[in-house]
Amino acid sequence: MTRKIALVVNPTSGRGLGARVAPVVRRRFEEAGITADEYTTTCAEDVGRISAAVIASGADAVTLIGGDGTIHLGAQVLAKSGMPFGVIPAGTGNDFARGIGVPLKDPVKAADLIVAGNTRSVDLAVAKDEYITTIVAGGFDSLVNKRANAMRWPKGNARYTVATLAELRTFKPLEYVVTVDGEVIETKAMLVAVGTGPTYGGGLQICAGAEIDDGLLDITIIPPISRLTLLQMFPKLAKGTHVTDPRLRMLRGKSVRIDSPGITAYADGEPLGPLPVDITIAPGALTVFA
Ligand SMILES: Nc1ncnc2c1ncn2[C@@H]1O[C@H](COP(=O)(O)OP(=O)(O)OP(=O)(O)O)[C@@H](O)[C@H]1O
Repeated sequence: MTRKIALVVNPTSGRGLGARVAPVVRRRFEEAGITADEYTTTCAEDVGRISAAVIASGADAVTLIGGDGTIHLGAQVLAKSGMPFGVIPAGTGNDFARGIGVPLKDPVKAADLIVAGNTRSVDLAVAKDEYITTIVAGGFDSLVNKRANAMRWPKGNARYTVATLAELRTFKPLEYVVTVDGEVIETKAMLVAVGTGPTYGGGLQICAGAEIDDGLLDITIIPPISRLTLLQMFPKLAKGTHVTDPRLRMLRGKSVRIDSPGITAYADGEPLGPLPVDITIAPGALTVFA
């Protein structure tokens, strides 16, 4: 029987990459004998609305073309639906796609994973009644995220570098209360990040070693360090070599509360809300082609 896969395209992802990639993916599906119904979103709300309609339509699977923001919106509806879900990376960060091993720069290879049809279940974090597909940031990193989101220039990941340098000028370590499975940690820190996968910000391995299907949240606490040391840590984050720094605290657990006065948490690159935030895990909540 012919497979039917709905293609949900955010044409604005990656400054128009979503729109450019869609015909390539559609062609690849059609070559493989798959019926591909294409839906182009016109606003953020469309992603969930169309995904819900696809589930109700009896399609075999859905494929989202977009970045982490698009995946976040789709996951709210697709989680626990059992509908297999393919990702074609078209954003600037693409950390969810990176975490499940989807090729980031080759949409045909990414489509081939969906054509091959092998699926796996991956965990999602849950916070403030939302599913989170990558990482909750609460601290220096959320301030950088806020600043970067407000900037129009430069493009791509360079925005995060500029925002990091700007934020570093005035940043001071924050007072935290972090609770992991009931154990209370009171500490000063630069940031506390919690997630299911290893990366955010386009490949920064803040939770290096996190496994997306182990049923656990990974927690990283970066203690007070000098501005220079924090700056020096960034290239190491990209490679994951920062984990050798003994000052870092890396923990695992099933439930986490992060609290620090005056800080807004960011999740999947978008504001989640003010701390405190309680984070739990939904094991195997998403079925993905990978
Ligand atoms: N037509 C649209 N359809 C869907 N979302 C849209 C649309 N226009 C704007 N958006 C907004 O675009 C946001 C960004 O999309 P997305 O995250 O996929 O791309 P990106 O920001 O380029 O990539 P990344 O998050 O990986 O850096 C979404 O969270 C959504 O709020």
